[in-house]
Amino acid sequence: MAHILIVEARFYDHLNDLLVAGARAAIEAAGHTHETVSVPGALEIPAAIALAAETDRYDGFVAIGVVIRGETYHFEIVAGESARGIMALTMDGLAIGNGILTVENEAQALTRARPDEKDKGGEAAKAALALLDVRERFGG
Ligand SMILES: Nc1c(NC[C@H](O)[C@H](O)[C@H](O)CO)[nH]c(=O)[nH]c1=O
Ligand SMILES: CC(=O)[C@@H](O)COP(=O)(O)O
Repeated sequence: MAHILIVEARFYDHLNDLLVAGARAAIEAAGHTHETVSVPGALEIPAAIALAAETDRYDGFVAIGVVIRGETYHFEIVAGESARGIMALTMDGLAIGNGILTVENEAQALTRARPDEKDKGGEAAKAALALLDVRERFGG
């Protein structure tokens, strides 16, 4: 049984509630356990995962967040750098599913956050579990 840490950037509470529910449901459906930690925004997710990984308490990680474009270039920074940080950790061997939505508006976020629609939270959890299977197969 795997133990998964969900690292959520609680920037939009109502959207995160949906994404985290989907991730938890996917982890539990696969027979694994989870716990959750919150950070202020998506830019803090990679650091939180790196810090948690040092404890060796977690087999995998799910990054959850919502980045909605505003008026400035900050969207590109938050969306791009959170993804880059997560990818760098994944390439270091961590099993991470990226469930950070990067969208133009709340409507796009809602349909992707809802577990009964696109369920991107559940999708990210399944991706992390899939990487655990890959690690087990190749002995990582
Ligand atoms: N605008 C959004 C942010 N911005 C905050 C950053 O992620 C970060 O917390 C801040 O720059 C301090 O380091 N974060 C989101 O998750 N979503 C957004 O839409
Ligand atoms: C993704 C963001 O950082 C964004 O929400 C910030 O909005 P703005 O670019 O209008 O400051």
